[in-house]
Amino acid sequence: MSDNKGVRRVNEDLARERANCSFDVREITFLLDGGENNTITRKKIEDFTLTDELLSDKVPDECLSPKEKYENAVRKSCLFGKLVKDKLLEFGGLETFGPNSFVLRRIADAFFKEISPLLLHLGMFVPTILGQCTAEQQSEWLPRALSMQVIGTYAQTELGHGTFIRGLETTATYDPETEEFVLHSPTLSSFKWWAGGLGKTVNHCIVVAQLHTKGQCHGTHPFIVQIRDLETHQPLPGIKVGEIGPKLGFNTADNGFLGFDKYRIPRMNMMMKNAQILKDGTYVKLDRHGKMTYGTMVFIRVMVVNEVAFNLAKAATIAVRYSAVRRQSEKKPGEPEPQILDYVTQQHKLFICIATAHALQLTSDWLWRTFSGVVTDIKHGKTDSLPEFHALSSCLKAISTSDAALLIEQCRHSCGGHGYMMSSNLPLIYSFVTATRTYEGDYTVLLLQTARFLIKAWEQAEAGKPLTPTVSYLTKYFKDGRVPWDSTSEGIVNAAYGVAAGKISACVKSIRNRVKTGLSYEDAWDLTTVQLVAAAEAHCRAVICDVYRSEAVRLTEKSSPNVRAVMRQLTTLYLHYWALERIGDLLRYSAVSEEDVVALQQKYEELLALIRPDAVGLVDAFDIRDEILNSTLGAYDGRVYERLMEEALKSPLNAEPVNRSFHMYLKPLMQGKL
Ligand SMILES: CCCCCCCC/C=C\CCCCCCCCCCCC(=O)SCCNC(=O)CCNC(=O)[C@H](O)C(C)(C)COP(=O)(O)OP(=O)(O)OC[C@H]1O[C@@H](n2cnc3c(N)ncnc32)[C@H](O)[C@@H]1OP(=O)(O)O
Ligand SMILES: Cc1cc2nc3c(=O)[nH]c(=O)nc-3n(C[C@H](O)[C@H](O)[C@H](O)COP(=O)(O)OP(=O)(O)OC[C@H]3O[C@@H](n4cnc5c(N)ncnc54)[C@H](O)[C@@H]3O)c2cc1C
Repeated sequence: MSDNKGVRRVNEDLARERANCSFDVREITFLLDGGENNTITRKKIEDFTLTDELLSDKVPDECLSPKEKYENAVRKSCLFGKLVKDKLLEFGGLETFGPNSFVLRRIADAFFKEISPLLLHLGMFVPTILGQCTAEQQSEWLPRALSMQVIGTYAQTELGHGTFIRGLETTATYDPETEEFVLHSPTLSSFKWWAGGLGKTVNHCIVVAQLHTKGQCHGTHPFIVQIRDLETHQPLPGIKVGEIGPKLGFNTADNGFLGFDKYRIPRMNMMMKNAQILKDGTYVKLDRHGKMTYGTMVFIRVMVVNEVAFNLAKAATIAVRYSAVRRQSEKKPGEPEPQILDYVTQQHKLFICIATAHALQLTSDWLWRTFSGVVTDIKHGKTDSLPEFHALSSCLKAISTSDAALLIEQCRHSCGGHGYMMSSNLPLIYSFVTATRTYEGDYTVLLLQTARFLIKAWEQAEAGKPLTPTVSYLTKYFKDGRVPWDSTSEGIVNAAYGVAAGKISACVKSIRNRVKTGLSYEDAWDLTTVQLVAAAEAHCRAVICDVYRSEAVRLTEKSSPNVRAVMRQLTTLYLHYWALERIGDLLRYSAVSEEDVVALQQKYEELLALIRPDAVGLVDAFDIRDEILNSTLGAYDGRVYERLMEEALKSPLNAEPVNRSFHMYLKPLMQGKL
């Protein structure tokens, strides 16, 4: 596949797809990056970071032992860390961690096929210092953390409790005599478990523990704790720390366990922005809302929506490019084998992945802007927007991670056997994303948090009180009766809100009926939780449909007609896909008729055909470099079979023609001598 100048040519099918694309790919890239200037900056950063020859591994990571994998990940993390420190700060100092942090996150994928042991340091340790420390504490810890002298993680979850934070058992008891906290792990189940980087990498961590002072427990609070010697890296006396062992993914993250035996830390190591302990042990609560110490979790939930959107874009890029290169079977006897992308079922599997990647990215951008508003409010002492934002970020985190994981797995299915190869990168993308459904708040648990808010909002609507923006639709759909059906995009979004309102109303009725039978409110709630999760899902789906539709219209106002057309096709496809997926709900809560359902299906299939010629252009527009995709199936040039063979030949088993196990076991077995 090289021409006579040694330049590798692009696979002919992919080249033809690109030539036939109806729009200028760069235009959509600019939209997704938030403007041409952002694309230029991103590309500049990518250009000077991704040329490093240290990026390429002679032996694929997945062929290394767990220890070698970890060591390689530390090596690359240090290179990456140095790069960030030395070069990227030139792009705007600390700002690099603001506007360009998504770029940092993107290029990190070229360094780590799995995950960096330092992810939690930059992803949670630093943000928690920013969010939970006083200005004085920040000036002490932040420079040391950003210069990587102090390397940290976030240790909240314990063996016995992850979800129920109030049930954590680690204690931090204040001793006014020495002005220290005594950290202790009273039981096996109180051992910290899971924190990324804790096993072998970090020297500090944020520990969430029950604060005791003057004989009283004041609930969970965060503390900065040094756990290893800065010179020798040995665990300090009173610290028991180690790695938790192999997992489905995250295998280079050295997730760890940690226990304390009456371990002492200075008073000022309590993160004191939201609560303080005075020298004499007096507890001073500064958090009027009560849940401000959960702030880092809320921040990460916001970040995760973007994280999974990007990972879904990677999987879709791999699967769509591969589907344009791969030919299989025949549609009519004797005809040449078609590209598998020409099978309508393949389009059904894949185009929803492209549309969902757009939907989640636009929703994530919107969520980020909303979050920035909430942060500004909090800075001015206003916390009224927190309950709504907690409900919103909880459900968006739950639904985006769940949708992305399912669709990434669908991308793997769509690549047949080769999708199962580690070198396709689809298994690693999946194992990374499926964890997001659990960490930072389990799917069901977070949807139930949203449901709590929705039920309260319903009660407020009943009482004629004003509602906050994301639930204001409840006023409109408050009266019983089916939502009128209208098959336009706006009509489908309205129907989605109607379904959510109908489900919330049904939950309220169920709970009330159960209470009438003599059950406590808690028991009635518990018995209704299956419906409550479904109601929160419906609410979240309506929000995503609404935001995606309106943001896509807004963003493409000045676009060329062809870009506007294809973006419109994708949003319409997304809305039709979900209308058809939830057709039972629409039949129950809206006035949709059987003929309307037939029309929805027909329109959906027409959209698949319309999008087909632009599919490769659409994934090219994600503009994800080969170094970041890390995939034999998804590279820009489409040299799928060559890359699969090149990677197979790197397997250590191929380094010698005969493996010693032949002489040790097979031969004796064959000769009856075993
Ligand atoms: C070197 C190279 C690296 C390269 C990187 C480059 C750049 C990096 C930058 C960014 C990358 C980001 C990517 C991120 C990846 C990070 C990986 C993370 C790994 C995972 C980490 C973790 O998992 S940490 C542990 C997380 N744990 C959880 O999430 C636990 C979940 N549980 C809870 O949140 C809570 O327990 C609960 C909400 C479920 C219940 O809490 P609680 O019992 O206290 O409350 P109640 O149910 O009684 O409710 C009372 C009341 O409070 C309200 N409320 C609850 N939570 C909040 C909140 N957070 N905010 C506001 N309000 C809240 C609740 O609604 C109730 O209100 P009512 O009015 O009473 O109804
Ligand atoms: C890859 C990975 C990395 C992680 N990294 C970190 C880290 O760096 N730091 C850290 O502190 N933690 C970390 N965690 C831990 C993570 O935050 C928790 O695992 C997560 O919050 C879920 O809690 P749990 O494990 O206690 O699950 P559980 O709460 O035990 O959940 C088990 C099941 O019970 C259900 N359930 C629980 N409570 C309820 C309820 N009230 N109502 C209905 N159903 C319920 C859940 O839905 C789930 O089906 C990590 C986890 C993973 C997988």
